Amino acid sequence: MNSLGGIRSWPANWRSTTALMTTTESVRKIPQVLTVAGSDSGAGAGIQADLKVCAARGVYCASVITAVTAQNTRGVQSVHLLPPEFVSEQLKSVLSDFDFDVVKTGMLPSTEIVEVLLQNLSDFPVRALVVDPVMVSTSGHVLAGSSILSIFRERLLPIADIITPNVKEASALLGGVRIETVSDMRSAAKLLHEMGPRFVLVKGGDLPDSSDSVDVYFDGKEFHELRSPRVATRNTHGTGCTLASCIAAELAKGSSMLSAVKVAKRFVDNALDYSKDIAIGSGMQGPFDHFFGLKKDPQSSRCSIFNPDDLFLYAVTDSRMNRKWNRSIVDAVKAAIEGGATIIQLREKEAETREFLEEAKACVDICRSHGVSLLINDRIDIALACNADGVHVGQSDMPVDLVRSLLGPDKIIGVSCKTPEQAHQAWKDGADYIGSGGVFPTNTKANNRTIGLDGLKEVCEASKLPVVAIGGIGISNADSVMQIDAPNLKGVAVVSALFDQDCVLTQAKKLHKTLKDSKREI
Ligand SMILES: Cc1ncc(COP(=O)(O)OP(=O)(O)O)c(N)n1
Ligand SMILES: Cc1ncsc1CCOP(=O)(O)O
Ligand SMILES: [Mg+2]
Repeated sequence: MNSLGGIRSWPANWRSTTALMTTTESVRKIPQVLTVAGSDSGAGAGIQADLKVCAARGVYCASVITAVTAQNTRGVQSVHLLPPEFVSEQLKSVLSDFDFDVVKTGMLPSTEIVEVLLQNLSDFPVRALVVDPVMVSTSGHVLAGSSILSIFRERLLPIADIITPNVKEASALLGGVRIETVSDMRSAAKLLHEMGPRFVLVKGGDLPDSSDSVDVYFDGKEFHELRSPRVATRNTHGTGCTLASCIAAELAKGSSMLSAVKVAKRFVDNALDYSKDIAIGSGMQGPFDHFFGLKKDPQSSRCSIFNPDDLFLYAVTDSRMNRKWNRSIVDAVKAAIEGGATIIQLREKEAETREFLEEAKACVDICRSHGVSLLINDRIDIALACNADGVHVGQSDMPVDLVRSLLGPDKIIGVSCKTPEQAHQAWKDGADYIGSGGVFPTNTKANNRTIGLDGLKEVCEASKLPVVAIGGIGISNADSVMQIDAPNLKGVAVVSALFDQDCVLTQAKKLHKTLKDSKREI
């Protein structure tokens, strides 16, 4: 297993051969997923959701249908199982023809259907298997009874690369154990891992009493709690299928498992947020729009791609430090991401344009494959040329409203602010977040006034935008920053604490842990 959590026979930087391969006849192949699941006539979940997710993520998806449901936003009216022999016919048909990177399973409603799936997977081995153990619909309809539990436990889970149960499904697979807290989810993930899957993701969306939606990921050694603010919407039908097929799509493109899971969680959060007000159907559980990424928010003409929680551990590179430690920007960025950086900024003050552009392009590729946004400091031209996710500018750089008009509505723009007035202006000009500091004295930026924790708090209180603190922050004082009691302070941005260090990976991991611990205390 590689340090990023690579799967089965995939090396750390495995990329789908089909994604990159060009034959002598210049035939372009694209990553391919096969979904084996049930049809949802309302098209919010099941096969229909899987097809939409893969299309939205740029991956081809074939479909083998196990059951047809009569279903709408009010619930499931009836279910018709396809004969196992016919499920097998479909499986043979596509598995013998296509070169699938990943198979994803959803509704497997009978033992016989699981049997034919297992037989076909043994006849036609695939690179990875994502198992979403669908048992009950969002509306409460049983889609696979308890009779399938033993074949799931004994034969399907052991060959899965990842399983993605919600708390009810995890409980059923574990014989009815109670799962009511995040700590229970961790214990459940561990027990499920003992059944054989390489990775386990227990989804906590149904957990009561939490303003965050928390999923627990376990790789056999380490736990990761993946948190995101709960989106208040009735349009949640199909979130489980969407998450699992997005994981499958990202794996097919060559992501490591943890990155695929993070991208998928963010995809679901963004889709929910974008679709929170749409009205399709008259029932309690509406579908959401998987193609939000192709559209603009009609009100602000902005696309909802920026997640303020990504400011949690903001890694800002520095060419001088990289030179000092004899590492390339690309290696520095990779290590920071592996250590837990949640957003990257390339701040290369002395780089030549041509060289910087090449390095920025390589960093864009790395960041995309890990689902981490990449911003460029000061240089709008470089950001445009490498198609970065956005830019960070200061008070003496290009004005934010002009940056917005050059970059368009979809890019992330951050702006440095030391005062409440600047924070107000940043919001008016269309920035997405504020970088505020220097909080503490620093040698990294010369002639930079220190505003202290009080100055930071003043900016946070005045700001309608999320804020990231910067300046002299490291493992020893990050906690004091996060404790200032400002809900819109989302994280810390650091340069020397990560990059003026012997091992970027170790420092990033330590700082990430410090931030996580301090968040728990708040
Ligand atoms: C996240 C973040 N916050 C603040 C800054 C500082 O930007 P600026 O004031 O433009 O100074 P330079 O970085 O350009 O020297 C930042 N880069 N990132
Ligand atoms: C770019 C910048 N803007 C305000 S302080 C600062 C430097 C932060 O560097 P460090 O994290 O090494 O103190
Ligand atoms: Mg600047």
